[in-house]
Amino acid sequence: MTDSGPLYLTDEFIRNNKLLKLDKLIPVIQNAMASVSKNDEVIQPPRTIMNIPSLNGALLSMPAFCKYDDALACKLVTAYPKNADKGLPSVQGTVLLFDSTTGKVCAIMDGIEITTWRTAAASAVATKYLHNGTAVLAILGSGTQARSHAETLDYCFNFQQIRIWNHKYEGAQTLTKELTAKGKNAVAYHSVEECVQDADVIVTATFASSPILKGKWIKPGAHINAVGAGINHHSELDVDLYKLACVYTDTMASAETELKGLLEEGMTIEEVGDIINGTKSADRGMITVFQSLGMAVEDAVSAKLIYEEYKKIKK
Ligand SMILES: NC(=O)C1=CN([C@@H]2O[C@H](COP(=O)(O)OP(=O)(O)OC[C@H]3O[C@@H](n4cnc5c(N)ncnc54)[C@H](O)[C@@H]3O)[C@@H](O)[C@H]2O)C=CC1
Ligand SMILES: O=C(O)C1=NCCCC1
Repeated sequence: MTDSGPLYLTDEFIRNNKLLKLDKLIPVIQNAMASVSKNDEVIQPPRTIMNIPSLNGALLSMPAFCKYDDALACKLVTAYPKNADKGLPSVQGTVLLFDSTTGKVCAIMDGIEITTWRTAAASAVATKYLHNGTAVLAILGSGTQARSHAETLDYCFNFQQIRIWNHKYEGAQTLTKELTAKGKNAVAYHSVEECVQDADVIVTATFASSPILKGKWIKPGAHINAVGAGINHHSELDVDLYKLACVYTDTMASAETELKGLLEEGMTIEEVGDIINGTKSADRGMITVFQSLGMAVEDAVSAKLIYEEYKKIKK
């Protein structure tokens, strides 16, 4: 008996064949976020984060099983912030998708497309459930996540203006030009304070290891998707901003360790899933922060979606 081994799908193949389209991905991610806040739906142990200080990098191991979607997967992902200087992606990975009944690997997938789009989709879901006004979007950062957030949030909310700030202004200019070429009203900013002034929705997607966004610059009722992970997962916003805001995350199980610093400050953090499920209600008049950590179940359901879409085009 011969076994041709698992299917291998590259990022390029996933992208070129549009196997991860937003109209299908966003509902899948919304279900995953909701399921995390219900019992028995998802097995997702806190991920292992192996920091390698001498290399200024990290390797994360992220396994998950999602019962309702029958998705069993594990992502191995690295974060090397200095890769940008070498023209390489800072965040790279591989996702193994298993047959849940036998444990056999059915597909190996590059993890950049999955990580790029499932993270932006999670921010879009959080924005939908925590916020109302969507006229001005301000994005801090101009890398992979900044791009996917600009596209995904604009797809969902059709902003009147998209503002971009980056610590290197050329980066902000490049992304602004790309968005303008797609017909968006996009503007590059030199100053974070001016970029976020009166913005309805703000995204932080940088490797900043000390705060770049201050509470006093933000209008009441604004919503922030804090995506970046510098030294830890709450480096980009100043502590006063967290104190001003209602703070939400994707999974409290990971927050216990990854947001320990905030919890030790006495902050209350809630799961977005509880808002989606209607077991808690959001205070939309307040500044809201979605502190995105990134969940293995998001990778698992995204990989399953890609696999199902792949089977359709191969029929
Ligand atoms: N929450 C989640 O699920 C995920 C979070 N991330 C995090 O999102 C962030 C962005 O990731 P990518 O867009 O893939 O990386 P990237 O390398 O493509 O973009 C990084 C951005 O940060 C800027 N930057 C670098 N050093 C900085 C500093 N010291 N101060 C201010 N800005 C700085 C760069 O100019 C660039 O605009 C990272 O922190 C990454 O770890 C990435 C994937 C998933
Ligand atoms: O969830 C993920 O995937 C990541 N989270 C933080 C940094 C790198 C990738």
